[in-house]
Amino acid sequence: MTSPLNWQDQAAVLFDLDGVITPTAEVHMRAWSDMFNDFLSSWEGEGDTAPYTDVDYFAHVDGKPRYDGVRDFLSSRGIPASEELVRELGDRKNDAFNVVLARDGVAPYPGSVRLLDHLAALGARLGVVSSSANAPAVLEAAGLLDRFDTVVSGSVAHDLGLAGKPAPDTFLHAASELGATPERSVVLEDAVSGVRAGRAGRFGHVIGVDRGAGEQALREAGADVVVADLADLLPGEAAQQVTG
Ligand SMILES: O=P(O)(O)OC[C@H]1O[C@@H](O)[C@H](O)[C@@H](O)[C@@H]1O
Repeated sequence: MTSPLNWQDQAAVLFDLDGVITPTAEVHMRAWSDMFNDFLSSWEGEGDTAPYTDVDYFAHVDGKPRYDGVRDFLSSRGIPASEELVRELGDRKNDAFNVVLARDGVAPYPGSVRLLDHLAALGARLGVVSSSANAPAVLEAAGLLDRFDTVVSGSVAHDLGLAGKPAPDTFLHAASELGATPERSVVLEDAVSGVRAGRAGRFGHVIGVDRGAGEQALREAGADVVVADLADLLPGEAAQQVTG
């Protein structure tokens, strides 16, 4: 069945950040890869120390809060995930991420800015829901912080005690802050964990953005439709139709 996604009918539009609005998922991926491979090459304890690859990222780390990603990856290798080790590795990766952010800045995806412009013209209520504690800094660097009515970052979730993705809690909190029901809100996500969160929260539309996780994986996680770029969701564009 196919039905048009009518942006006017949506009470709130909730965007993941890294990989949806800005190409910073790639910066996260690189920082994780450098840190984990450095760690694995010197680890002498129990567990599988084969090199960390992007397959590990998409399966265990993508879209999750920082320390959850470390914990889930270490567990997948049978490496004892003590809280001390989890913190140490997560902090090392965060330092590497911030060096790149300060050095290179952030240019948002042009197609994402086009969709934000369109939604602003409609007066839509917009939110960012990111597992990253760096979300406000990334939005600021991209010049987009003032485009959103709410930003639920990893730090906000931590302070409020909200469970991270794939739990739906952060998306539900953002919707309620915008006075919107999940049924009349849209979630846009590039990570399997984020799509699962949108589906678990019973959001009206869960849109997958394929930046590497793969269309099939995003659909299996519960995406109604998968696009390659947010400009595909503009009126008149080919992929405007949302399959449900
Ligand atoms: O920047 P932080 O707080 O370490 O958050 C990390 C996570 O932030 C998410 O937004 C990314 O999708 C993840 O892949 C990343 O690992």
